[in-house]
Amino acid sequence: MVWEFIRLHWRHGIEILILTIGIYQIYRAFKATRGARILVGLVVILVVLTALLQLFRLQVITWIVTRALLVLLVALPVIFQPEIRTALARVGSSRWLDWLLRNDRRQIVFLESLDDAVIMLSKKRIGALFALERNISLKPQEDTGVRLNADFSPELAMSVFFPKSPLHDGAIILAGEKVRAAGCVLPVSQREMSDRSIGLRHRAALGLTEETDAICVVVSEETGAISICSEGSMERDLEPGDFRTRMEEIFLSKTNDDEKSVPQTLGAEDGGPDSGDGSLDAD
Ligand SMILES: Nc1ncnc2c1ncn2[C@@H]1O[C@H](COP(=O)(O)OP(=O)(O)OP(=O)(O)O)[C@@H](O)[C@H]1O
Repeated sequence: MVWEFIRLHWRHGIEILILTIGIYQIYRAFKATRGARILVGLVVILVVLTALLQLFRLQVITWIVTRALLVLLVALPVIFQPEIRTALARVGSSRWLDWLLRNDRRQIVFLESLDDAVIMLSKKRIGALFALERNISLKPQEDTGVRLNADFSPELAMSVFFPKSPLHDGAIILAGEKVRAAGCVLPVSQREMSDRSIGLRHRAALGLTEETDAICVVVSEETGAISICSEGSMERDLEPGDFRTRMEEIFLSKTNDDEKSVPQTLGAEDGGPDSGDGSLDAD
């Protein structure tokens, strides 16, 4: 009996629930706005009028009221424009939506900061090495440097890598938006490379990404070139715009691998320096 009732009416139950939540949310959004009283007034008038018209069966007035209601429906968004804007703004800044978007937003802000820092370092030809932790912990590498646990900012990065600063040698390790440590020693790649111009900073970036899933960003002191290392391969000489795009692709998973634009890649499976596709070889 009970099961039969549930089987027949569960959809009605869900509809009632959705409508109740919807009406309550509209009430909450409009509450404390000037339009709320007008809306309540309108609803009361409509309910009383409909009840009276039904009771006395006044056909002509019913016809007029029905037509007037149609006009009112069109006029409502105009009358309540400020309230609708306030309500929509509230929905946009509501806590649950904020929670949903917060992570992405924080990461976007962080990537923008990192982008600013890398471009500034590159313009000033200040050598820099960033290791960005992902799933595999970089605690062993953190322990070789000085723990900072600070919020990342371009100014902090510039101060750390500024030549002759006590922490300028080595890498900054980043986890999320935090600078975990600076002056860290990363494992140097032991691979033989045909390009002898690849020095220790770039080898250290490659080495870490051979052993972990971290992403490393290198700014060359000699040329100001920006490179990204991941999974033991290196994308070299990235233009600032390309650097930003690649970091977004990696961290915000916006595009698939086929669409990657890689100016120059140094990796285990790549062709030699003269392979004609802009790739460099790790022999
Ligand atoms: N194992 C390591 N871990 C972290 N940083 C390292 C490591 N080895 C060297 N470095 C950093 O790299 C610097 C030396 O850079 P080197 O000139 O050899 O590299 P490079 O790849 O040619 O870079 P650049 O183009 O900036 O000269 C050191 O001063 C130090 O800051």
